[in-house]
Amino acid sequence: MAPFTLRWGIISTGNIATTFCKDLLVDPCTRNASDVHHQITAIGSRSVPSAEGFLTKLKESAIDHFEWGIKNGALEGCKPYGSYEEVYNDPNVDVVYIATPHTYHHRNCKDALLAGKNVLCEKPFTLDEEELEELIGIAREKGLFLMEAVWTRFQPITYAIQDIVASGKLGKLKRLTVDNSLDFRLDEKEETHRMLDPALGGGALLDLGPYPLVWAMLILHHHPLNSSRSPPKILNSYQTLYPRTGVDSATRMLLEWEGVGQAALTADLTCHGYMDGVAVITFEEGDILIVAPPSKPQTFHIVPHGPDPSRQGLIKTKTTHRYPLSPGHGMAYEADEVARCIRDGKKESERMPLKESLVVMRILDQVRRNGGTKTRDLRGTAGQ
Ligand SMILES: NC(=O)C1=CN([C@@H]2O[C@H](COP(=O)(O)OP(=O)(O)OC[C@H]3O[C@@H](n4cnc5c(N)ncnc54)[C@H](OP(=O)(O)O)[C@@H]3O)[C@@H](O)[C@H]2O)C=CC1
Ligand SMILES: O=C1OC[C@@H](O)[C@H](O)[C@H]1O
Repeated sequence: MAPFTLRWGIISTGNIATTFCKDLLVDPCTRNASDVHHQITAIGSRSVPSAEGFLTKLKESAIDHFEWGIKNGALEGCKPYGSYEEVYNDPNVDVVYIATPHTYHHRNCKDALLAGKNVLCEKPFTLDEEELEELIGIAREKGLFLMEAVWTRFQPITYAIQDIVASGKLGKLKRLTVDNSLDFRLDEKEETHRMLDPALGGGALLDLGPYPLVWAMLILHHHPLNSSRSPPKILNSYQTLYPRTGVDSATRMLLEWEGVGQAALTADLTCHGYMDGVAVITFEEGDILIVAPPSKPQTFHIVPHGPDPSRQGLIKTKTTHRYPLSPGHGMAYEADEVARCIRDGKKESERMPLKESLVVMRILDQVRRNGGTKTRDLRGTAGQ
């Protein structure tokens, strides 16, 4: 059977939009996805030159693994628009990918849905639960597909680690720690940078925080002992203020899934974390150490408890397990999921269901409101 081709409209011409589009140009067979193809039919920017420049750059990226898409028509007929609305109204667009700063996600998603388009939206989905509920309501009413672009969930390593957790072969799960720390050199950045500007949802929590939460959701929320998928309690949280703009330079949270375990999560823009163990899943018999970065790891280790044999569990020697990503940046797996869902008439993904985006959004809301930063009461476009 011929592969199903999904036609994408891209909203914004920034960093991650570029990376995502390049990944759409990679041959799906390189990741064993011969059933779906991707085509970019429209690019929307706030200015025509930016949209045109973006398209030109994509065409020029026809090297290595990106060449396949260009040779196979992935950019054929692609229209560069100087507004987002033209993308929403283009009949040759099946799904819109939103990659604007956080505070615009709600407005952009809402406009796309109201124009009758399916939507994949970057993290964090919106600025609060109410905004997300509204989008879910519109998508359901209009029978459209809607998903948060949590690309990590679709990478091969996540399934492998979840299988080990579910197998019980490492014994009882004791706790999880995840540290998404990235020295962003805040002092060298302009105050208008999206990571620093409170009006754009700046700060560590909203930008880096979704990744520790991905792992907490996959390991603890999805743990066999949480078969009812009950949300966690926030036991504690603390946000460190970056004085120059008042956003959080770091956020720490302690969450508990009752009867399953606790997760200590960090998002920090001021330093790098320990690369060989950005996430540590502690079990009775040994630990799983996930190697950085937490957004797209490709390796994990299973390690014994310390050198003292009397303290060790069943795991006596360290083993290393690799799950290499296919060529590209690793974002095509989520794009394939969107293509398959839309092809099959699904309105949401079972791997990234809307109810789990809501669980995460409520955590982000509460942590932000418990903290004292300038984004404490910030709303997205719903609040403007
Ligand atoms: N999944 C992932 O790995 C990643 C996800 N992200 C997420 O993607 C989103 C965008 O991040 P990133 O690509 O790094 O951001 P950039 O600043 O690089 O790009 C944002 C784009 O949004 C558009 N835009 C619309 N309004 C504004 C505004 N007021 N100020 C600035 N830009 C505006 C611009 O495009 P134009 O001028 O063409 O309209 C701009 O290029 C964020 O929400 C972030 O969380 C970011 C990085 C990685
Ligand atoms: O989603 C992301 O992942 C990688 C980080 O570098 C980036 O700031 C963030 O938005």
